[in-house]
Amino acid sequence: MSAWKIDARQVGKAYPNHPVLEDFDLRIRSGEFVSLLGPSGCGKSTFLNVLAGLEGYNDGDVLIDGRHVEGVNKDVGVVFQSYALFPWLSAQKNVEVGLKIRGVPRAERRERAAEVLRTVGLSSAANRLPHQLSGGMRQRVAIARVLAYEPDILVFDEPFAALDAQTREFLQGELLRIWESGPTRKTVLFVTHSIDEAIFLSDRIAMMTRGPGRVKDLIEVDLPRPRTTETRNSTQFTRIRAEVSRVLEQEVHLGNGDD
Ligand SMILES: Nc1ncnc2c1ncn2[C@@H]1O[C@H](COP(=O)(O)OP(=O)(O)OP(=O)(O)O)[C@@H](O)[C@H]1O
Repeated sequence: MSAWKIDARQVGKAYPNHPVLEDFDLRIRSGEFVSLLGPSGCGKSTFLNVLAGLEGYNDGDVLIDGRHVEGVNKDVGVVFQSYALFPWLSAQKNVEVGLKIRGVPRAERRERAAEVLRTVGLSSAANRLPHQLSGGMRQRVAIARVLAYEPDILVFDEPFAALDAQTREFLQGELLRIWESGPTRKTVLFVTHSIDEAIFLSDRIAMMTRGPGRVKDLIEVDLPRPRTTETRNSTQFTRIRAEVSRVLEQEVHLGNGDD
């Protein structure tokens, strides 16, 4: 078996006359938290969709546990920016729906949904409809829904982008708490536009080139865990932010014709 949980080699993906990914290489260990950061349109979401089996690719290999990704994989759970909740179902039922699709019996569905809602701190809101929840609460329901079916890999596509700064920081902390609390840590790939978010959450940050996208740099985030408010104010954090900003700015300038 491959030593890597996720092993993407020389991945190429193109739409007609439009290369999106080229020679994209990324290897992620089991239980690692990796963020993908790069200029707008560089192909972050595309790679995430390829990994989740939602889109195909043209070149290279995308392996999970040494096996090629072929179609939607139940071991990969996806959380998008838009909450994608069913508006007519309660928080509890929205979580249960993913389990129902996977054939989990009713009693077990109820029990597991209640348990993950407790994990994300929403027990008291279990019977509310999505429109009765705040944006942050809705995103927690979306996370609970994915956690409920216990995928090995969690992929997030800018899940907190639509939230206000305070809620966003709060949920970053909550996400780490949940990730660190399970019996085995899930492998996470997290797409974001926010440098601070990537640093706060990750073990490593994969920095992409402007399109066609490939991984240009991998930056180690050697900040201790658990991460706290002090983490954000540490000199180490500031040092990593400077390094990430420098790499990102280079790409953006190149994209503006400064090369
Ligand atoms: N279905 C599609 N057909 C044609 N082109 C597409 C399609 N989906 C995405 N693209 C193009 O592929 C490129 C990469 O898109 P993608 O959404 O992966 O980038 P991104 O890095 O996630 O962008 P952002 O940071 O702005 O969310 C863009 O140029 C986009 O216009």
